[in-house]
Amino acid sequence: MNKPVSGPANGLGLLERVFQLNQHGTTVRTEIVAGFTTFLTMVYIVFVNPQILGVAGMDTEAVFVTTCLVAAFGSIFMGVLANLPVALAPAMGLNAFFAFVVVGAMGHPWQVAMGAIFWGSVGFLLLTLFRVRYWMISSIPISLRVGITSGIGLFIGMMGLKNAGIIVPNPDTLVAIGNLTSLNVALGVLGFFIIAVLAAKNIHAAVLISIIVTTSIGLIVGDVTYQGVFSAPPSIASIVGQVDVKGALDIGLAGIIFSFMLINLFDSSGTLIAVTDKAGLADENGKFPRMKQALLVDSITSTAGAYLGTSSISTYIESSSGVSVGGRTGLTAVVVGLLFLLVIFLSPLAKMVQPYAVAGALIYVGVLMTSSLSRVKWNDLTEATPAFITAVMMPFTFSITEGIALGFISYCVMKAGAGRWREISPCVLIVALLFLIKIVFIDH
Ligand SMILES: Nc1ncnc2[nH]cnc12
Repeated sequence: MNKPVSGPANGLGLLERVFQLNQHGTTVRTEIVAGFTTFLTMVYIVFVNPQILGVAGMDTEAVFVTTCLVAAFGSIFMGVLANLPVALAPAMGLNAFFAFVVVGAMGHPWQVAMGAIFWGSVGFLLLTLFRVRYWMISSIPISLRVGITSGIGLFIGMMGLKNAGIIVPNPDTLVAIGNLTSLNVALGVLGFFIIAVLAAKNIHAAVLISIIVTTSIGLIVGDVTYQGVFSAPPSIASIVGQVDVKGALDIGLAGIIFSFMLINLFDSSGTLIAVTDKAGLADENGKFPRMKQALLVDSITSTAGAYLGTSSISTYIESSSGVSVGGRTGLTAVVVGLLFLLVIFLSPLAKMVQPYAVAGALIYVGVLMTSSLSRVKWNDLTEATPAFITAVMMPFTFSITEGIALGFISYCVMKAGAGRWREISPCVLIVALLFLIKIVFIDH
């Protein structure tokens, strides 16, 4: 009979059984290094998210804690249930949509806007449970999918430019260039270029380094007050369970709920396919092992996140940095999750981060998301026109929902007008008609 293995070897045996490290050609050490790498690439979100949700009137200290908690919970859940090296956290783009548009521009209380996220996440969960999610993704054309991602990128970029004061309102021209020599603007510009240059040199912690540098300069010039490093986690009572589920069940919010659902669907699915592909786990159709579990983790975490008081959760494209250093299993995601739990004790650091330090990250995420426009068939106007309209109408109307609506409608107009109506899938036609009804009968 085999002798039981003792001490640490037993622990290694457990890790091997849960994550099948050998079968994936990886080791505990490689997975830990990969976990640290992904964590360093995405930890900026704990500093950026409170700033963005703070604009919606939420308690930034509480948002800091819930951001850490959902990132930890989602990543560990993904690692254990789906055994994939993919981490989760509140999505950039959806957080900006929530704070700047639904609360800021449309004037809904943040609790109601959180209710819209809740219903969007429930819809996302139902699409996953009833297996409609894969069908929807495959029936929506690439021009619209890419148009949505790029439009959100342009929208986030515009928020970054505005928050840093790089662009300012102008009554004659709508927008104009700001005062580039003021300290805040200069720090915003510096922050962006630190990220872009470091990322171009493949330095994973580029965003974190930029936030540290700009905040340190703020401290030196007396613009930021030192708050300490460690503290007990602040209370989250002011935001947990505050979601107004009933208040969001309003026909006027239907387009917003649908937008949250659709964006979350594309965002998470696109990221999962990209990261598993990079890890060599996906086939040529983008299918990867334990896809159902991964999609479930993703949608359950989003729903739980709304209850906890944070904007929609998504799988993070930054997970590909851990994959690039060898992460292949869920152990990588578990390491990321455990590190997010430790960050909860660093809340004083988050308090020192200024909007100009965050602006660079916003503009940089804009660059990354907008780059997907290269996948549009620009020489086919029935594809290029809806992609362009979807993308540019988001910043120009200050509404991600209008961008999606006008994109779907213009796709049908272009295909039908060019006599290629057979290319319009039932899914696109239904969504376009629903948006048309919304524009004609609900909005006015
Ligand atoms: N919306 C998003 N989707 C994928 N990865 C992200 N990283 C930050 N925001 C993201």
